[in-house]
Amino acid sequence: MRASLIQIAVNEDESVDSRRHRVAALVREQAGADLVVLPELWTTGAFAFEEFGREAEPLEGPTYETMAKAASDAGVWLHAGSIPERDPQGPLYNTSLIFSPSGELAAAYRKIHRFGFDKGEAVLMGAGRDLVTVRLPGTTLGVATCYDLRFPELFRGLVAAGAETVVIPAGWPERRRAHWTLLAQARAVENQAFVLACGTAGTHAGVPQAGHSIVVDPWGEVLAEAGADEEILGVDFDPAKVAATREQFPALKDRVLGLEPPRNRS
Ligand SMILES: NC(=O)CCC(=O)C(=O)O
Repeated sequence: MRASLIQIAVNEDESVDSRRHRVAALVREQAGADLVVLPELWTTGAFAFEEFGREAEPLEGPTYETMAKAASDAGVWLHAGSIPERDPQGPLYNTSLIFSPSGELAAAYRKIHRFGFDKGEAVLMGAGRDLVTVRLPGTTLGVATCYDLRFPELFRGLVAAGAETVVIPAGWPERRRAHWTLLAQARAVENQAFVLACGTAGTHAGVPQAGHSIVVDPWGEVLAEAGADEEILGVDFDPAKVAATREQFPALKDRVLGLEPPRNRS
């Protein structure tokens, strides 16, 4: 299977509309890949909190339209990263869009863990509640977004739902790049799954982005890693390696669920 991770530079000197069209052209250039992945909130930047409300779109808004067409023009599965989604009945959500090669929406995922503690995304956006998997020929994708990477139980839920390849669009800052790489490898090893993690480059809202999109195999080996700048990271991987790894080293079968809480003896 061939994947292209498009590590977009999100800088303030480019308008959202021109970035949208530039990225669509990059997606079209990936014809021949099976799967193309874009980062989190690449229209605004994940830290451009003031832009969320201004640039929020309905689910089937301009990014949806442009990316659906780009996916069908290229004939690829497209994880189009996430958009600030305006739900007419509710709050904003950080919503990922996944399109089939015919340009149909295969799934939408509203980010479950919002970043920022008591500010930014955590207060400006609502939290998703639903795990999302998508069946592709050859592998089942599990979907997570950026800060979700820090919550292993979400990934265990995806594995229980059949995920073999986890796709993680992100807008991860340079300041915590070491966590990004470490956590991507940890999620791959503990879940014996491929991890395709696509970040942004550039600087927006004064936050330099880490870049360093990364693809890790189910044994924890890094198959490909980008640098800090805008880059298209191409990788070939064999989805059959997930079943082989899980069979040869069946640690997932030894999970013990529903443990008792500690009992105080005092
Ligand atoms: N956009 C994000 O979710 C940022 C996450 C982050 O910076 C971190 O977990 O560290």
